[in-house]
Amino acid sequence: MTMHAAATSYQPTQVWESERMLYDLLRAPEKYELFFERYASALIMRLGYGKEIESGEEPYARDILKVVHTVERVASPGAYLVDTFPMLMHLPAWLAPFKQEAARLHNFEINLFRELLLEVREKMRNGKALKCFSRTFLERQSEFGLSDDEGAYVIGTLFEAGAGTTAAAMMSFVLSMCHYPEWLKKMQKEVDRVVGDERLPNFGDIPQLPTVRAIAKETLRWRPVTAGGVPHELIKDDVYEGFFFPAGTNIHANQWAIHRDPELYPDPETFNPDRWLFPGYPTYREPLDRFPNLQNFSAFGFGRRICPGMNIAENSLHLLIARMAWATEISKKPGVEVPLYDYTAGFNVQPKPFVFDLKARSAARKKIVDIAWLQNKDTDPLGLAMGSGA
Ligand code: HEM
Repeated sequence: MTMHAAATSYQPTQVWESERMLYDLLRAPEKYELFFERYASALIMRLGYGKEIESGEEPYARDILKVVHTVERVASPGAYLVDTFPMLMHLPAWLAPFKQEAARLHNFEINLFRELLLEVREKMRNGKALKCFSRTFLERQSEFGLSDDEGAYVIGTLFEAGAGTTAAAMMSFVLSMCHYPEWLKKMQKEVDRVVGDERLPNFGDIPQLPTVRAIAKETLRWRPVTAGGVPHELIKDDVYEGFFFPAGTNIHANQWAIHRDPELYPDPETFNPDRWLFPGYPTYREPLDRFPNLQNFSAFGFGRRICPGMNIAENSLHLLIARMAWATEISKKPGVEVPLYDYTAGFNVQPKPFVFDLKARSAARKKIVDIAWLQNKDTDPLGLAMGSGA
């Protein structure tokens, strides 16, 4: 449901949500966090439940983001003493506040996921359920062999993994444009040459926009969202560079360090999309209409647990970045410093709120953004975009 071919079928929904995002962003740029988070969670709400998030302020949308941010906090390695001293797991719940907290959070989360799944089941009874992951799950539940709660979790987890991450990457993108304005200029030149000034960029343009793709990739290298990596537990003994690791060891693939390996990424602290665009850099690959891309990139983890939302995320980042380059001017506000590195701590990280300028590149482009949204908002592709294979 999240692999390449299926991900392509979600593109109309991404286009639609990106139009809403741009329209609102140009009106209230100071709410950029809300609009990035709304884009990412609304997309998953549509794919997962065939349901809409309109303002991002709806109670269920707030609950979803609450769950997302809770996971980012509690799953952070070392957030609880029990991470360091696993023997604390043997304490009874009344002596272990972390167990009580986990039970409370689990209840909140599973109730939300159950409710969302139940709503789809109800709509199916009335013949009103749109095509979505939940409907597919309920139609084929016996084939999948999963209980209601297991299914609810599989689908609900998409939020936890996909909403905060995509939004965080977009926040780091804006931060990088504030600090490296020459890259915004280069990207705008490329987008203008390929797209012209009379329409917004579309998915069909992406192969001709290597600088857009290089900036998306460099953003995830420079500021990996899952900076400490998701720990994987060894299922058998292993030896690495002479060190013995017994089965059961937790291994953290530290993305922050991997992305700063100077042999692979010369001058690693510098945001330099050229490392993906010019021969001579160890990470350069041809042809440029295919590379750089985000496939199998370390920012999405490793092995069989690699991010299954990678294709959806790749499409989102390419489209949003291309469209922002076409429509907006991003810069530091005169006299206001934008911290180069002031990030939240946790499992997933994002820049803490910062003040910057964002405005339309021209009145004509703003008008095109307005028309795109105002004309399309009533032809919502919800349900139509997902086809029968969702
Ligand atoms: C920029 C955006 C994203 C980034 C940086 C990202 C990164 C990651 C990383 C590092 C992992 C852990 C992989 C490992 O264990 O080695 C992961 C797992 C996961 N991601 Fe993403 N992700 C993004 C977007 C998404 C989206 C949009 C979705 C869903 C539509 C998604 C769904 C998932 C799921 C379900 C897992 C858990 C997979 C498992 O444990 O088997 N992610 N992601």
